[in-house]
Amino acid sequence: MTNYEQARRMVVDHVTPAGVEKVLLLEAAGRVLAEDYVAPKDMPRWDNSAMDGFAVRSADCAIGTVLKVTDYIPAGVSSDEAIAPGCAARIMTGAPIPPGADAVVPIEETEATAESVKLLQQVKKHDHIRFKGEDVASGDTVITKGTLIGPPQVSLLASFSAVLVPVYRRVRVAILSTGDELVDVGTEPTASQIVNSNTLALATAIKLCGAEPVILGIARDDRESHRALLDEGLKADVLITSAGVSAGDRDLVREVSAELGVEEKFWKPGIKPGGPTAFGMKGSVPVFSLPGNPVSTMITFEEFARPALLRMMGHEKVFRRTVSGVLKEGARKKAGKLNFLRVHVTLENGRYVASTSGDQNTGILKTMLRCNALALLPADRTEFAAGEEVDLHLLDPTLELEV
Ligand SMILES: Nc1nc2c(c(=O)[nH]1)N[C@H]1C(S)=C(S)[C@@H](COP(=O)(O)OP(=O)(O)OC[C@H]3O[C@@H](n4cnc5c(N)ncnc54)[C@H](O)[C@@H]3O)O[C@H]1N2
Ligand code: MOO
Repeated sequence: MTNYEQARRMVVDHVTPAGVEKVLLLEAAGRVLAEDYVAPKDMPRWDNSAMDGFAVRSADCAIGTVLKVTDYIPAGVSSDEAIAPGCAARIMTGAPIPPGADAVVPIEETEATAESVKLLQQVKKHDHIRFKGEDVASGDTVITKGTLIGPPQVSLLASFSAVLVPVYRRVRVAILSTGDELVDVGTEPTASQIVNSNTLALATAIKLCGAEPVILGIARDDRESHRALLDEGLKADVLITSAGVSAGDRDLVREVSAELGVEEKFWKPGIKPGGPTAFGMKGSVPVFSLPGNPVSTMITFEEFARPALLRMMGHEKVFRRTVSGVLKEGARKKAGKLNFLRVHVTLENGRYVASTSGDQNTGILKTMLRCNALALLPADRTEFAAGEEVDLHLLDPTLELEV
């Protein structure tokens, strides 16, 4: 049996970014930059005023001096008229500094009329001037490949009029549910049937990663149906299946996948829920064969598939944050497997406190609803006391926010 940490590492080590595309700047939000961005120009492009006030020659400016106002330069206008000795130009924030001026005096530090301005405070050379290239110099690598694109990156790219941005492309993730007992959402199940909720749960998780779900439907418990749909799924960038991976006589996923050329890298990664999870590769296509219990499907997606999808879309940080927290209640488990305890975490006096989110039986879906983190109970341990420190995978990024 592969150990959980090895298995998780193995998954991300087997995948590489799926490709690059150019998208409109607004579409780049939340994507990962695929090439270094080199500034094509200086920013600012010219020396400009950081204040509404007066552009002056600092050598003229003793406290109490009265200067003649000879020009007016609002933002969006530039003036070629040099500031003569004893003169000043009224200037607004962002407007280019006129020739001859070497400082700006904020309006609050003056007494001004339409024609003149009296200086009330000391003025130093370069006061309140934003110099050409002081923010970004032409030729600087300002955003490196691999950066997640958020508002600051968009702001910078927009200020250079970068209309199209090279980003790693979204991956297409095929989802195949398996099982004769399944009916589609919207169909009333008979006594022995269940509704295929896993496909939509997986599609939701895939969308939330920024990837594109491709729904293949339901494979029935026969080889032909499995073969046809698995084969179709292998045309996507990633294939995820649900159910049919444990020891049942109808559990065909691993066998038929192998026949189609999927090379299995691990099965049973030493965890619970998610015991019979399998992972393999066909060429560059990772194949995640997840167990069918909805809780197991979601947790194994979270722990194995999500990091792989993010890596394939160029993300460098692919694992959820692991933090230390304390258990509110004691817990017990069998030795042998790492257990993911579904917990509800709160931040109390700067400490994460993890309380069970309900019945931990794998069949209990409701326990996922309040679950905002997974507590990792190590494989070799059996008893955990209330107050004991454990590792937590925070599933909810807002956990650290104040309310
Ligand atoms: N003899 C053994 N039996 C089982 C083992 C084992 O090691 N030896 N492992 C158990 C564990 S752990 C799990 S988890 C399950 C996983 O089995 P499968 O992945 O093969 O899935 P199924 O048995 O087909 O289904 C399990 C469960 O999930 C429901 N299900 C399946 N598909 C969906 C779907 N698309 N939407 C919603 N719910 C779904 C299904 O009805 C079953 O209740 O095996 C144990 N058995
Ligand atoms: O490991 Mo199974 O996934 O307990 O339910």
